[in-house]
Amino acid sequence: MELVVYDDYQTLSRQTAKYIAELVRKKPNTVLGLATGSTPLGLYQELVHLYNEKEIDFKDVLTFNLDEYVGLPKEHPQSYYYFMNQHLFSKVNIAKNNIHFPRGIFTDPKEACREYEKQLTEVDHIDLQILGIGSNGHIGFNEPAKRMTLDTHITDLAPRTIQDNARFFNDSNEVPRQAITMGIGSIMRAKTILLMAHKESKAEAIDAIFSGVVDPNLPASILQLHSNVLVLVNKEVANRLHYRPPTIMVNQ
Ligand SMILES: N[C@@H]1[C@@H](O)[C@H](O)[C@@H](COP(=O)(O)O)O[C@@H]1O
Repeated sequence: MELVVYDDYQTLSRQTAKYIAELVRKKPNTVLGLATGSTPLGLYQELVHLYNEKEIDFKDVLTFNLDEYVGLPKEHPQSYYYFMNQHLFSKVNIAKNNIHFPRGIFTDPKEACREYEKQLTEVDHIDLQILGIGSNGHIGFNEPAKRMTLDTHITDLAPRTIQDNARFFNDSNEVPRQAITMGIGSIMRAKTILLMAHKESKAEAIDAIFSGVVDPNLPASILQLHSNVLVLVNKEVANRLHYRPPTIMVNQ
């Protein structure tokens, strides 16, 4: 596991987009695991830019998103599907059938989880998983808990997550209390994982990834057991880390 330190957020986003474009050039039917939140916004902008420059073709790319709020339909402006459509899917030539998303609206929660899990197992593995990180160490919506859950599941959002995500809603009472999320198993089966963070508030959670301790109370700490993880940060985050893992510095 390595830490990659970029001069700034824009460089981080741009280089990551170039990395993805290169991957898709080599394997047009790349399976991408995608994240939402403010962290990957720059990456999606850069991918759209590369698409407009004909540097990446999404025609055969498959995508699996990490998570969705329970109770929000695709058309809801705060749903993760809406976010992805707004920032990436509607702006590139990705085929609708190649987009995979856990359902936020369902009558049978078990069935909704089974359905997504089945879609995930139909592809061999995710080639490249993009991750952000919650300030409490969550990945996707795998929240701190007594034990980690491997499969797609419904989760109660942690109070800190509700508080962190309240900024996207008019009021914290509007933040859904539950989400459906890809489990730790699918994330860990990804061939390569890129975890991105550019806010100083994430430094504590990032430290947990390099601590040598795997703790279900800090779900991202499981990434230490994966053989191909790059943690991509800007200088501000890097300067706040206590652990000094193998580090690559990338200048503009
Ligand atoms: N479920 C998502 C995560 O996948 C994301 O990584 C995290 C960080 O969000 P942000 O990038 O806005 O800090 O927020 C949400 O809770």
